Amino acid sequence: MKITVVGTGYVGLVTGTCFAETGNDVVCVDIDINKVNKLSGGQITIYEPGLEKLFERNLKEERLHFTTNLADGVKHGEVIFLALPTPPGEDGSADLSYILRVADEMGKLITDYKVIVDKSTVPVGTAEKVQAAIAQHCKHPFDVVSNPEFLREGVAVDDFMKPDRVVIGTRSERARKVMGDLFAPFVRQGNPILFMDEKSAELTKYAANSFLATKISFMNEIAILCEKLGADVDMVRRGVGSDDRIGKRFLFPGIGYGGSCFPKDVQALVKSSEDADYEFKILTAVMDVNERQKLFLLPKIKAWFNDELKGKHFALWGLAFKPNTDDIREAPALYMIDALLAAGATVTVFDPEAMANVQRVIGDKVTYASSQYECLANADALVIATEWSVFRTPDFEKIGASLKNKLIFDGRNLFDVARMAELGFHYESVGRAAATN
Ligand SMILES: NC(=O)c1ccc[n+]([C@@H]2O[C@H](COP(=O)([O-])OP(=O)(O)OC[C@H]3O[C@@H](n4cnc5c(N)ncnc54)[C@H](O)[C@@H]3O)[C@@H](O)[C@H]2O)c1
Ligand SMILES: O=c1ccn([C@@H]2O[C@H](COP(=O)(O)OP(=O)(O)O[C@H]3O[C@H](CO)[C@@H](O)[C@H](O)[C@H]3O)[C@@H](O)[C@H]2O)c(=O)[nH]1
Repeated sequence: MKITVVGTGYVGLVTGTCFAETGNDVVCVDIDINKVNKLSGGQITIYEPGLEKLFERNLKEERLHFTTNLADGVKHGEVIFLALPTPPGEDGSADLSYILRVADEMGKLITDYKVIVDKSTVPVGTAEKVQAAIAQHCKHPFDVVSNPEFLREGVAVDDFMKPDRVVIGTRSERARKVMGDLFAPFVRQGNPILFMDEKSAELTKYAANSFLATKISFMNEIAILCEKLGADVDMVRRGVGSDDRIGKRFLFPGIGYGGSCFPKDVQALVKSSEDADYEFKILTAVMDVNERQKLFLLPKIKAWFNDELKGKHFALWGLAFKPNTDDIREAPALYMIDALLAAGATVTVFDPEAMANVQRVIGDKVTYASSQYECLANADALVIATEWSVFRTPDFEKIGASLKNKLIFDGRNLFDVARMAELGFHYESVGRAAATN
């Protein structure tokens, strides 16, 4: 099938590449000429395990093309996916200007039947708005479909190729048939295509992300209670997650959820609720808990140093908002860095993939180490903000020898508390007793 993807960011690039991989002829359109030049020249623009190989193969076999020209994209695609940004506007609602601007332009370019697909995360009612924006200029037949994307960064290829479910919101029989055929190779037995109306599809995406964020904030509050009452959150998590009705996943406490999706999507659903004259109380609490959680380690650090962080130096491992990505959008590590700097401390950081992105944002406010061990030199303590697997089994002797104090504040519960005590570390984590040396 001839596919066009407008927006070649995270979602667009994964979508375009995976559709090419399943034999479709794909054109990706982006407004960013640098990105298009890089991609056309074979240089991938995001770090995503497994994507590069597919990208290179499909580029070489000429099933994947990149352009800045929307007219070419519209002419090419029988199905046109919109994978455009929907950042939070000033009031927290999703900013639809990127999508509506493109819809408006597309209306002038459509000359035969097209299926236009909202892949971006968009509030209920957006499909109608896109329909209206296109129809203003277009007299040809077209359908607007909502097809929210559920991929997770770091495992995006797998999520796209083997989705738990594909949600397709359309009331048009013609569009339903096109979308059903297109997604047939991706759905396995038991992991269905769920057809529904556009509004239900749009709300499904926000409900899914908000529910997952709720699980995390809930466990972060349980972790706080564990510390206050002397329980161990690892045990509680296992005990709770073994109940099939609850499930084991997304129950890991830490220093809060980040990324380009949960923070903005929870906020946008709260705003949509307000606009519908409803106060979504649970989600307001989920956001409050997450804000507090990002700085969960700070009071512990301050207490250790008797409230005096001026002149102290910290090593910080992990900058990406989660492992296996170079994405630093809303990364808890950045909040931690700001707080340490504001308290007068200095910070050296290390991350396997996200250093360049951080350098672009905060420049020389921190020092960048070339390895996780170099990062430790002269530091008063190590702070861990992201659970990269290379941090899980480190050389503790090296850590102990490099740090000024055998002192670790771990925001992702990477190590066993009893083992850390045996190794002679003072070790503080989330929802568990401290190991003392
Ligand atoms: N990142 C994720 O993991 C993820 C997962 C599921 C859904 N989503 C949703 O998908 C949407 C896109 O997210 P993303 O992370 O891929 O965004 P992104 O910011 O990484 O990429 C957006 C791309 O759109 C391009 N763009 C902007 N205006 C354009 C225009 N007028 N014409 C063509 N291209 C234009 C930008 O240059 C950029 O390359 C958002 O709504 C997001 O909430 C994201
Ligand atoms: O038990 C957990 C699980 C996750 N997190 C944090 O939650 C955030 C989000 O993680 P994850 O959901 O794995 O990453 P995303 O790539 O942002 O993916 C989410 O957001 C995407 C964009 O909407 C959706 O497509 C995905 O289904 C949804 O999982 C990260 O900061 C994680 O550290 C926790 O703190 N505890």
